[in-house]
Amino acid sequence: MQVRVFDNKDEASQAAFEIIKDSMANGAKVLGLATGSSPVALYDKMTASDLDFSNMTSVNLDEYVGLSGDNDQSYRYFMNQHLFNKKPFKESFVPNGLATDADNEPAHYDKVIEEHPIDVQLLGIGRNGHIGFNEPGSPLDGGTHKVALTQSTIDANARFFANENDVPRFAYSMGIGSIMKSKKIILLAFGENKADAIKATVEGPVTDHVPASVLQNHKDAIILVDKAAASKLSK
Ligand SMILES: N[C@@H]1[C@@H](O)[C@H](O)[C@@H](COP(=O)(O)O)O[C@@H]1O
Repeated sequence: MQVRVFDNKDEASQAAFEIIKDSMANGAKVLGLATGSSPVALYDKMTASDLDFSNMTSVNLDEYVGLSGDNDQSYRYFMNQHLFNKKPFKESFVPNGLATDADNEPAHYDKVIEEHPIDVQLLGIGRNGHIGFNEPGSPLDGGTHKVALTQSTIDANARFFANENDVPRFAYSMGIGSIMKSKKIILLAFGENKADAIKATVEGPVTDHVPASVLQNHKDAIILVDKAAASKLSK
């Protein structure tokens, strides 16, 4: 696991952009994408660039159960707004929050991932160390699953909804096992409220209590953080 500390979010996002650009120049065809505020500056750089994504496939990490892609709080809507409407990909997969056969959606999404092996997976991190929606206690080798969100995650995401009761209680998430199969992983974290999660991820034991700590076992995981998120690291 490589950790790089930057003065600010913009510089870290630029570094992430360069890694994606180089990977594409070296043949990467599938990007694993994330939602949340952390990747937004990177998506702005991607849309402002002259990079062509029309031969690229994207596979997103997660989606709220019960929200349609038209709902402005769904992750499909987020991705359309921040990236796909401006830079269309050849194909873009996001779990289907309205899957009619809800029991089958995880298996269906695992097939999508299997058929489109991820070259570069982008991650944010929750304050409790979750990646995608793999909350603490998720199996470190699992596939796509339906997740009951923790109160900490519901609270953190409530700011995006009119009131807390509107925050979905369940999500579909790519599993940690699938994330770990990506050739390269970039995790972005900014701000002091991520400092504890980053310390546990980088310096703590590999444990399902801190899902992101499993990245210590990945051959090519790069953690890009600003000074605030790095502030609790011992060196
Ligand atoms: N499912 C998403 C995660 O993929 C994301 O990493 C996390 C942090 O979001 P932010 O980047 O806004 O801090 O939020 C949500 O829980």
